Amino acid sequence: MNAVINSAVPARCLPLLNTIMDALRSDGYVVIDNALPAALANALQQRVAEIKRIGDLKQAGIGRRDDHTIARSIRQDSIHWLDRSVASETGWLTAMEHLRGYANRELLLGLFEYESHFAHYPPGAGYKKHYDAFKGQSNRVLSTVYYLNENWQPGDGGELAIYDAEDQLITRVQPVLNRLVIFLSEEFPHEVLPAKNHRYSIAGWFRVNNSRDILSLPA
Ligand SMILES: O=C(O)CCC(=O)C(=O)O
Ligand SMILES: [Fe+2]
Repeated sequence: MNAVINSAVPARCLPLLNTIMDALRSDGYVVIDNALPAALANALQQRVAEIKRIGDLKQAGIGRRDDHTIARSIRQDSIHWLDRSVASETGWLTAMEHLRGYANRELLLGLFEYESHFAHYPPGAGYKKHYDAFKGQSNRVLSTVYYLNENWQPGDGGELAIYDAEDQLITRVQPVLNRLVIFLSEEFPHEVLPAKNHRYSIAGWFRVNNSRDILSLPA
């Protein structure tokens, strides 16, 4: 058992977590500004800059049936998966662990694990409209996107456009530093509009455990 993973949610986080739960219950999505302590936001921003500098970002794919050319026509970002090897990434994953525990307690989502990657969209890059999960076909339940761009200007493009199930635009979100977007993965088509500046983020997904292996274990 890992003491960090099982640590209790700090009391100072409860008002924000309750706001998130209320919004997910009523709207299925939420946009939160100043989501993390400024020191952690800055550390994550420096971390992605370092990863970029050392060339540790790789072209992103589009899942299991990955075709390189098709993937590049859909999304043009480069990614780096987070782990607990450095303090900033541990800080992020611990915050998401608190969110997971709280969402399970309050919304009974049965979220089992979380995966996330840094993403870099160079000028001109975007991500065409997609769902993060299709009903019954994926174990991704709740999506998160967290932005790492200081001084992002309205003219810089790169908004996250979120649509409803009838394809009506709900909102356009500027990817500004320390802003967190959370939405139900199966409910909202969304796209990243072409960025005109270098755009950095952390995209992540909470999964349920729908492995059938458990059913075949001997009693
Ligand atoms: O960066 C964003 O705003 C969204 C990214 C996204 O939709 C994804 O990685 O699936
Ligand atoms: Fe997405």
